[in-house]
Amino acid sequence: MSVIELKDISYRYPLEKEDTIKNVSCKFEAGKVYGLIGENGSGKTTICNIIRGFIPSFYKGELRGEVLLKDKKLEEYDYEDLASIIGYSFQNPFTQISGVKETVYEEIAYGLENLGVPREEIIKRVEELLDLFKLRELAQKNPYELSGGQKQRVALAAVVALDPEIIIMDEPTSQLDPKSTADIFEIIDILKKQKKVVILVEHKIDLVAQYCDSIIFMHDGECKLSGTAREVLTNPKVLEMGGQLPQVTLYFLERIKRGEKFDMIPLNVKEAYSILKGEE
Ligand SMILES: Nc1ncnc2c1ncn2[C@@H]1O[C@H](COP(=O)(O)OP(=O)(O)OP(=O)(O)O)[C@@H](O)[C@H]1O
Repeated sequence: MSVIELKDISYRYPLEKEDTIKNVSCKFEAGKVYGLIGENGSGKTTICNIIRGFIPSFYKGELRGEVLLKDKKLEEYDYEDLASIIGYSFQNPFTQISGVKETVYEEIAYGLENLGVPREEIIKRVEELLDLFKLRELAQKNPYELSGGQKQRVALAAVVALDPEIIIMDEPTSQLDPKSTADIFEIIDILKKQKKVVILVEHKIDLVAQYCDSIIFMHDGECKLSGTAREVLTNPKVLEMGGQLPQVTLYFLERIKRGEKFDMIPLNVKEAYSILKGEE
């Protein structure tokens, strides 16, 4: 059963003459990681804002179609309930830091305090998250004195702290080095095992191929392709529409174009290696 479903969604920003989102339908199930991909301006963040209810609460404009959250229309939820069900880590972590807390520890605890969670429970949860997000050494630092990448990890930890069923991450690794990026993807894997719905906007396509179960490929406001990672990320149409495919997949598609045949098109180095080993 889908936790959240978009049914024929179209959206036009205020004062715009054309729809930015055009007839998008898709479903999201628990325990799966969804990669929302597509070139700059294709509508990924706008879709996230619709799922989270920021559109039409903050951004007005014209929204058509239906968003169902657990079979109930999104607009029937009150705003606080929605905030506890859907966590959103923004593209820019600077906008996510509360600005009212003086340490990383307090920042992660902030949302839990607002929800009235008992003190012992808050301490337990924050302690776990400091380890999970490798933030222990920064616990007593001011969030504003952190690097962009450190802020990004704190912002995401604060979202995960609230234990939402759906977690939207808009480019959570944009400011992270390769090691911290790998750490975030490990956390995404843990969230998946906890049966969350993870919706990930990400340009690092090799990692998307490795970690996402399903892909939604956006182009010019439309969902042009959707399906399993293998179905979408081995489809050359993605390239024709300005999208990206994993490096190893491109290499094999090139060989197929030259007339070679393979039982499977690989999505990652491990799969490519096993195919190439068979050729020896
Ligand atoms: N507040 C707004 N008012 C009018 N148009 C907007 C607004 N916000 C975004 N847009 C436009 O909507 C389109 C989709 O933007 P969106 O941010 O959803 O794309 P995206 O796929 O997330 O891009 P990126 O990969 O660069 O983050 C773009 O053409 C953008 O200029």
